[in-house]
This record gives sequence, C-alpha cells and structure tokens, in this order.
Amino acid sequence: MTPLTPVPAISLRGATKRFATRSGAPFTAITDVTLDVAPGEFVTIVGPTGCGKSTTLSLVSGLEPASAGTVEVHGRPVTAIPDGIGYMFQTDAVLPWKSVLDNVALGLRYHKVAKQEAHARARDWIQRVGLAGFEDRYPHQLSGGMRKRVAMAQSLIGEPSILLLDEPFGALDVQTREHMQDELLDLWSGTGAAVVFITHDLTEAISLADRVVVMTAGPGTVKETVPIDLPRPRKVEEIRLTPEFTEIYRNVWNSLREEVEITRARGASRVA
Ligand SMILES: Nc1ncnc2c1ncn2[C@@H]1O[C@H](COP(=O)(O)OP(=O)(O)OP(=O)(O)O)[C@@H](O)[C@H]1O
Repeated sequence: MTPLTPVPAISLRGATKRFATRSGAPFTAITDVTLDVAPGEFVTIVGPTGCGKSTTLSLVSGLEPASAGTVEVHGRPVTAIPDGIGYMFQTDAVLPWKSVLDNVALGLRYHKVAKQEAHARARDWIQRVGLAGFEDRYPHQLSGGMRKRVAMAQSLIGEPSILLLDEPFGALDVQTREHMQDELLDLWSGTGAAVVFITHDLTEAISLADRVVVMTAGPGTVKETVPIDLPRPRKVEEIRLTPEFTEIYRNVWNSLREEVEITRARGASRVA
C-alpha cells in the first residue's frame, strides 16, 4: 500500500492578490505564490519591504480573499477566518482595560468557555509563559517583554494547529527579543502547530525555522525555499555562533540581497 501523503496544514497554489486602487487600476501585491506548510513545521518568510509578506498571511487567515489561485487550510479552501488559528502581530492585541488573567482568558471566553474553566486554563498558560504572580496586573504595569508573553499566552491558549506570526518581536530590544525567540521555540515544540513567522531579521528567520522562504521584490512570489538543517532543540544565541549558521546566513542573504536591491533601486528612481 502506498503511504498517504499528509494533508498540508497550509497550502497556497498560484495565490495572487490584487487590491483595488482609487485610480481604478488594480495593484498586484503578490503573484503566483505556491507554498505548502506541513503540520508541525516552522516556516519563516523574509523579503524586501512591501513585497507582500503580510498580504500572504492575510490570505491564510481569511482576512482577504485571493484574487486568483487557491488557499487551503487543512485541505479546505479558506472562505472565512478558519478555526484553530492563533495570531501574533508586532502591535499586540492586549486590551489595556483588562487584567493579565482576563486578557489571556479572552479567546476562550469569546468561544463561550465557562469563566471558571477559562480562568483555570489562563492561569496555566500565564505560568507557562513565566508570568505567574502577575495575573491581576494591567498591561500598562508590564514591560514590553511581559506584554509579549501575555500576547503569546493569548495566541497559544486555544491550542491552535496553525500559528501566524507577523514580526511579533519587532519592537523589542535585542536581548528581550532573543529571549522571546527561545521561549517561543520551547512553547511551540511538541504542540504540533504549523508556524508561519514573518520577519525582517534574517538571523531570527534562520534561528527559528525548519525552512526559510525568500520572497522576491513586489509583487512578491516565492523566490527560493531554504531548508534549515540545524539541530533541535535550539538555543538561538548559541546556534548563531556556529559555522553552519554562518554558511546558511551567507546563502540566504545573497538571495535576499538581490531583491532588496531591486526594491531600493525602485525607491531611488521614484525620488530621482
Ligand atoms: N488593503 C490594501 N489596499 C491596497 N494596497 C495594499 C493593501 N494592503 C497592502 N497593500 C499593498 O500591498 C503591498 C504589499 O504589502 P504588505 O504589507 O503585504 O508587504 P510586506 O512585505 O508585509 O511589507 P513590510 O515588510 O514593509 O511589512 C504594499 O505595496 C502595500 O502598500
């Protein structure tokens, strides 16, 4: 018997997104993006500014429909916001008027989980992200890193099968950022969740990923997918010092640099 090919958690086939503009001529943000992400796989996406990384995520999350091509989650076409997806963005979705406990329990309460159970599960996640003792604090009483932990607990408490992360640590200082990257890897390992993580930081992209997807200058498409054959479990600050890492970095940067230069040249010609 031939083994069954597992259904990808995410599958984009020739996905194209055009936005309407005021001038009437549609603007193509991404074109012909084909990408599969397997269950439990950690994929990072890098590409020059404006190439369509966030747009690609918005097709997967059902926030925007594709103009052409197909987008599937667990083998089903995305027609609305699919169940089982967790999100984290650069600007977190922590509500300032709610305590840490209520913020973390929010998603469960939204899904009609009884308050007592939602709070019990929230306490568990607050502990897992290292915030035990801070349940009654409000977001303005937390540091940037602590707010990120709240956001991380918020996105993981629903036990998502897919995590979509759009520059989640972009606003943090370098040390906190590295720490949060390690925490994310720890929390993710063993969950079986497929992750798509967008970043401008190539070091971050390589340290975290099973595969790095390099997108072209806009309208973006997949230029290259680079497997990251580094052992797990990883400590990001250690893995970055290895010769294997440096070699991968050089290769991916050579590919990305061409696209960044194209994007810069366009910018320069616009102001020339
Ligand atoms: N709703 C929209 N309407 C019109 N154009 C849009 C819309 N959303 C995005 N765009 C355009 O699509 C292109 C891709 O945007 P997107 O935010 O996906 O890029 P990105 O690669 O995530 O950018 P960055 O790296 O700067 O965050 C940009 O030129 C952007 O202006």
